This record gives sequence, structure tokens and C-alpha cells, in this order.
Amino acid sequence: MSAVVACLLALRDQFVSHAGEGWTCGLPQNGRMHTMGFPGRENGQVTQNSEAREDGKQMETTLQKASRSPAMSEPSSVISRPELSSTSRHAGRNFHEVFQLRQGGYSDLPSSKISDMMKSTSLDNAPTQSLLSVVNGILDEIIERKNGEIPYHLAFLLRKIVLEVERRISTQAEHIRNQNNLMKAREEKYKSRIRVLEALASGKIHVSSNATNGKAHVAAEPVHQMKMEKDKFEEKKQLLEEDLTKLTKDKESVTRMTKDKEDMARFLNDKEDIIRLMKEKEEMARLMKEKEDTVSLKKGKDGDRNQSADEHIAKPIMYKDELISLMKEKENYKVTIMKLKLELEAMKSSCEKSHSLLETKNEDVLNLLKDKENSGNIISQLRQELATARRSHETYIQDLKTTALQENRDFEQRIKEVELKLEDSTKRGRHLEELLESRIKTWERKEIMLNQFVGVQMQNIQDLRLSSVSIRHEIQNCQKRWSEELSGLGQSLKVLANASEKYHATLEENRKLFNEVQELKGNIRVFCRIRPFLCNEDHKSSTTEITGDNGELILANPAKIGKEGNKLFKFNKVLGPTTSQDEVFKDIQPLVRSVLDGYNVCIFAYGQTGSGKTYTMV
Ligand SMILES: Nc1ncnc2c1ncn2[C@@H]1O[C@H](COP(=O)(O)OP(=O)(O)OP(=O)(O)O)[C@@H](O)[C@H]1O
Repeated sequence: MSAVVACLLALRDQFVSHAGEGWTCGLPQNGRMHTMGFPGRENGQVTQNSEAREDGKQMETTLQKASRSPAMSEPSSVISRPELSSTSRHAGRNFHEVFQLRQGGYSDLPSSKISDMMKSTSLDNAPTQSLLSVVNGILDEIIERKNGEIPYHLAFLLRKIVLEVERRISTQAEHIRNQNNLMKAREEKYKSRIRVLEALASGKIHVSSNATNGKAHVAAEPVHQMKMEKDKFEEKKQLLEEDLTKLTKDKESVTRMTKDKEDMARFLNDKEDIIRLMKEKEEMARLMKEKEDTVSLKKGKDGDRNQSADEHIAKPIMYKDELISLMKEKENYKVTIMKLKLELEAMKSSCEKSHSLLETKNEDVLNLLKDKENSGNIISQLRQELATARRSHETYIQDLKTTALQENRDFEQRIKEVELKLEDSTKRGRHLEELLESRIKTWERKEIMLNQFVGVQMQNIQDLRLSSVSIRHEIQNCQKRWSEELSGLGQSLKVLANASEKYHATLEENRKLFNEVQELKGNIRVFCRIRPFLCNEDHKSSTTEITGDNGELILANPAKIGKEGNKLFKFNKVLGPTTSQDEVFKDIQPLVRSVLDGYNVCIFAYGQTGSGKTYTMV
């Protein structure tokens, strides 16, 4: 197709350059005039050349636009699309007439018809078939003629039509491509919807997924909300369970501490027992000391007493040993008591701390237990809500499943329809591509022919240039002659003007005289017309009329005698039964002329019914 455009551009350039060189066309080839001229050449006006140049320029801009456009789809018409649509109906009715070739060849067409065909509205609204038939017709003519002669305006028309057809083909191809893309996008959309619906039906929908348009998204929203609520509830439940485990742990620690407390109390009891024992021991030690003192006093007083007394002495020694050991034990006990006291104090302080901690823990435990009760209530409520929500969710899912199935079926059906349409459109596309290829081939053939035609035309142009020079000389001679003749004509025109003035004066005078004659004939004239007997009338039953000259009429009545039998009447004129309508009009004609001269005239008929008034007037 681009090759055709390039060829047409070259053709245009050649034509325009020739037009710029003062190529007046319409000049004879081989010494004879043919229709190579611009459309207005027939009128003999040289200004048509500028029109042709403008047309050429317009064509140039249109061609440049068409060739620059990548899709070649810009409208070649100067008229905008809305204007076209408004005029398209009217134009649609006329384009058949415009592009119809009634008789003869395209080269024989008048320039007005060609300009009609070249109008952008006609081209835009003409069916492609008609345009192609015109192109074929022109090319056939070129082939038939063999010498390649073709009028220049036909070449222009051919170029315009070729451009229009090319534009249409490119726009159609673009349209088909767009339709294909649209179909694919729709298919993708439907597929994604089906996927969403399937996911919905199986309950595996991910709200964050990208298939979020249309009904699927709307259906996924309540499910998502319910899921969120469920998650929240589970989180709460988990927190409560954690609190519960914490509480149990605290409880265990509290029980452990109470055990420790009990142990501590037991230990304190033991300690008190030990203290009590220590006191008893001290008492015992004191008693032993007193006893020793009393024994030492008795020793001094009774020196010589008997050996039995030695035995008594040996006994306190034994006690002394025991006492020493007891003292040692006592000291040990003292140390341990001190240690125990310290431990006891530490234990007391820790016990107090643990006691206060225990109290706070107890309070916490109580609070936690209350919370637990509350949360238990909340959990039961939430469980109920969850159960109801689950039920509603199940019903909703059921509904969704049914709708999804329905939608699935619908979508499958639609997909089938779309697939069918797609197949159809691809078939159409293939068909159009084939058509396009075949057309490209034909256009290539036509391009070759056009090239040949251009060669021939170039030759013609050379001839035309030569002949144009001779014609120019002829025109100059003619102009000289015409100026001489015009000066002669001016003089004769002056004479004629004088004569016409005289003629008008005479005419006026004549008119006046004529009307005077009419007045002289009589301002009031009475004519009598006697109509002939009609077929159904009895000739004998009527009176006899005798017309005299000078407008006299005598009526004879045989039934009466004397003067009564013959009565004389006088009129301006009497028209007998044989008088024709033309004769009657000859008498009226001068009055008609007076009316045209501006005089008032009245003509009326009088007589009895059926006497012939209407007949005469009409
Ligand atoms: N000069 C004539 N030659 C032949 N036929 C005539 C002539 N005059 C009248 N007639 C015929 O006589 C008949 C009556 O004529 P017409 O209708 O003109 O009469 P009229 O006076 O206009 O009647 P009315 O007063 O009823 O309108 C028509 O059929 C017409 O053709």
C-alpha cells in the first residue's frame, strides 16, 4: 500500500510542478483540443488555473497528512466528522447518483460531474464498492485507449479515490485489531471473575487477592468481616487462657508460700522449745553452781571427816566434768541461738514481705477470678454469637455457592458466546487480510499501469507546452482583433442607444394614440352574441333571428302580425351563431392592450341561463 502512496505522491509532484510552470492544459495534443484542461476551461476563463493550483495544494497537504500518519487512518476530508454525519444522510442518497456512470466513458464526463465526485462529502459517504468500480472503470478506460490519454481532472479524481480507499482499509484494519484486543480483555476479565467465584464457592477466598472487581469482591466482604471477628474472638480467648495459666501459676506460688509459712511457724515453735530448754539448762547450771559453792564451804569445815566423804568429793568432780561439757554445749547453743535469731529475723522480714506479696497476689487472684467470670460470660456470649454467625455464614455460603454456580454457568455461556464471536472476528479478520492482500496485488497492478500512464502523460505535457506557446501568440492576436472590434461595437452601440430612445418615444406616442382610438370607438360598448342551437333543442320552436349590418338585429315572431312580428334592436356589434371564439377575442384584444397600458377596463356578460355567458367569457 505504501508503494501505491509513494507512486501517487510522485504523480502529484509532477502534476503540481507542471501546473506551477504555467501549464494551462486544455490545449490540443497533436493539433487538436481535448479535455486535458482544468474544469473551468470550457468557459474560456484563464483564472481556472489558480483554482487548479489550489486544488493541487490541497491535495498535497492531504497526501502529506495521509503519508505521515502511521496508521494512514486520518480523514482525508477537510470537513469534520460531526458535519459529515449531519450531511451524510442527504449525501448518502446522492452518492449513487454522483458515482453512477449512465453512458459513455469517464473521460467524457462533464467537469461539473467530476467536481461533484471529487467533493469530500461525496467521497466520504460513497460506498467502497462504488469507489472501486469508479477506479476500475477509469483504469479500464486507460487500458482500452492504449495511448494512455486521460483528462487531468480524472487523474486527480483517481488519486483522491485511491487515497480514500486506502484510508478506509487502514481504519478497518485498525478497528479489527481494536476489537480483537477488546475481546481478549473481556475474556481475561470473565476468566478472573470465574476464578474468584470458584474460590468463593470453595471458601478459600483471599480478600487481598487481585481478583477484586465486580460481584466477587462484594460477596467476599462479609465473609472477610466474619473471619476478622472470629480471629479477634480467638485472640481474646487465647489471652484469657494465658491469664488463666498465669493465675494458676500464681495460685501454686501462693500455696507454696503458705507451705513455707507453715514450715516457718513450725520452725519458730521449735526455736521457742530450744529457748525454753536453754533456759532450763541455765537454771540447772545455776543450781549446780550453788551446789558447788555449798560443797566447797563444807570442805573447809569438815577436814578430817571420813573416807566416805571422799566418795562425796569424787561425785562433784564427775559433775564438774559434766558441767564443763554442759557449759561448752551451752556456748554452742548460744552461738546457734544467735544464728537462729538472725535467721529468724531474716525469715520474719522475708515472711512479712511474702505476706504482703501474698496479700497483693490474693487481691490479684480475686480480681483475676472476677475477670475470669466476666470473660467466661463474654466467652459464652461470643460463643452464642459465633454460633449464630456461623449459621448465618453457612446459609450465606450456601447462597453464595448457588449464586456462584449460577454465575459460573452464565459466565461459561458468555465465554462460549465470546469465543464464538472471537472465532467469527478472527475469521473475518483472516478474510479481510486475504481481501487486503488481493487488493494490494490489484493495486500493484494498477500502480504499474499508472506508471505507464504517467509516462504517456509526460509526453503529452511536452507536446502541450509547445502548443501552449503557439496558442499564446494566437490569443494575443485575437485580443488585438477583439479590442479593435470592441471599439467599433462601442460606436455602433451609441447609435443603437440613440435609436432606442427615439423608438421608446415613438412607442409612447403610439400607445397614447391607440387608447385614444379605443375611447373614440366608445367607452361603453354592447355586443350581442347569438349562440347556435344545441343538439337537444328544437329548431322550429324558437324565434328566427335576422342579423343586419352595423350591429342591427331583427327578431321575427311568426305568431304575431305587423310590427309586433318583427322587432329591431341596435348594438355596437352583433356576433352570429357561426362566430368563432377567435373572432370574438379579436374584438376584445385592443381592450386587453389598454389594460396593459394602465387603463381600467371591465367586461361582463349578461343573458338568461344557458345563453352562453360562460362559454363566451372563457
Ligand atoms: N357560441 C356557442 N357555440 C356553441 N355552443 C355554445 C355557444 N354558446 C353557448 N354554447 C353552449 O350552450 C351551453 C350553455 O352555455 P353556458 O353554460 O355558457 O351558458 P350560461 O349563460 O353561462 O349559463 P348559466 O347562466 O346557467 O351559467 C353550453 O353547453 C355551451 O357549450
